[in-house]
Amino acid sequence: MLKVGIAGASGYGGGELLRLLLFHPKVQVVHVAGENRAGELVESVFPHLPLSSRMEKHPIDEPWNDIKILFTALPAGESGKLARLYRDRDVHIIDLGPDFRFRSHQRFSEVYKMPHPYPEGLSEATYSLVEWNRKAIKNSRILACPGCYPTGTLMGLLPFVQEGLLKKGSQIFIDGKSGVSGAGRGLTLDTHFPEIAESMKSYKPFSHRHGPEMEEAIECLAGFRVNILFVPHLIPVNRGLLSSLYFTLEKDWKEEDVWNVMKKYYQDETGVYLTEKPPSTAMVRGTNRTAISLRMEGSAAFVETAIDNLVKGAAGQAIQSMNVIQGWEEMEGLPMIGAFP
Ligand SMILES: NC(=O)C1=CN([C@@H]2O[C@H](COP(=O)(O)OP(=O)(O)OC[C@H]3O[C@@H](n4cnc5c(N)ncnc54)[C@H](OP(=O)(O)O)[C@@H]3O)[C@@H](O)[C@H]2O)C=CC1
Ligand SMILES: CC(=O)N[C@@H](CCC(=O)OP(=O)(O)O)C(=O)O
Repeated sequence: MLKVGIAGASGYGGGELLRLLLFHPKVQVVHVAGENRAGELVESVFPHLPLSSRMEKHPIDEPWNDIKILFTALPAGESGKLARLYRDRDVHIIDLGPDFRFRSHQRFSEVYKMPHPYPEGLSEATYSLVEWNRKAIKNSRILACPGCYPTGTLMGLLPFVQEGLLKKGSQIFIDGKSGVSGAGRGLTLDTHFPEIAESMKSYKPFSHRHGPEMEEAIECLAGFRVNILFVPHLIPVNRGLLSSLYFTLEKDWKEEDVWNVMKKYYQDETGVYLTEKPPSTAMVRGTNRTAISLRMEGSAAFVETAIDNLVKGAAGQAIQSMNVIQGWEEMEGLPMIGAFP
């Protein structure tokens, strides 16, 4: 069994990772750590996880010696500190947070308004959107799982970028809609039940940190510069993320031909569900799948994707990355069929 540890296991991302890893046939979770909740029983931190062990403290000074993979699900700037601690060890770091998603520490600092915690580590890191970056993932020590909004967007957009179909210089409008668990477990007024139930709203239009992340990822993965205009929304569901992408192609296309482009990239991907029906968060809830649909009108494209922000958008993608590193079946231990209603 492969021994792994989870830092940030008391949060939504880390908690989902723990739940999924408990089902993984080849993995043993030997360390589960929190910050303020260190010392508490796991079953009191998570009512759905009946484990009588206690949350540990994060290994800030002394690395855990018995693991081969450290998963980090921490606020920006914290994972880098742990990655630094493990710099001379034969241990992979799989980060659900943003510390290693940009190629340069300057860009990270501009976007996150803080110094990078471990700039030297960036040269060992790979952006871990698995369907698009398997080869590089296999040879990297640090894996940066994409943000949940970038995952939904990139899965829908990259086939068009890669095929060179986008109208040069055109703008790409991304309308992202996230369930409230995307904001983490910390208490805030904006995510308080009476504030969010039966209501929807946008936030940070054109200024959310995932806009630059999407642009840089497209440049890295497909070699093109694009102009993303991203507007996120909070919607009153616990989990789920719907991304609606609007953009213009270089010429008019028949819808059938564009479907063929999608199939070229995705028909052999077990994690991608190409659907003529509009994707919904219910289609993918609890699974590591990405549902994708499209509509064309002349040169105008409307592409829509749905993911579970905590699975394909976070913990599931981290496990998929681990499976690639280990040379295991890519979806080993990952749920592909969800619960409904
Ligand atoms: N939620 C989501 O859908 C997604 C989240 N992510 C990213 O994953 C990471 C974790 O997010 P999420 O699980 O939602 O967040 P949560 O707020 O739910 O959990 C944060 C975790 O980090 C710990 N923590 C908080 N502050 C510190 C600190 N100063 N030092 C060390 N540990 C700390 C918390 O411990 P304790 O509670 O014990 O204090 C908790 O375990 C973030 O970077 C987030 O952006 C990425 C994709 C999707
Ligand atoms: C609904 C909601 O608040 N979502 C979060 C994004 C979650 C995520 O993926 O953020 P990271 O890039 O930090 O990993 C937000 O908008 O800040």
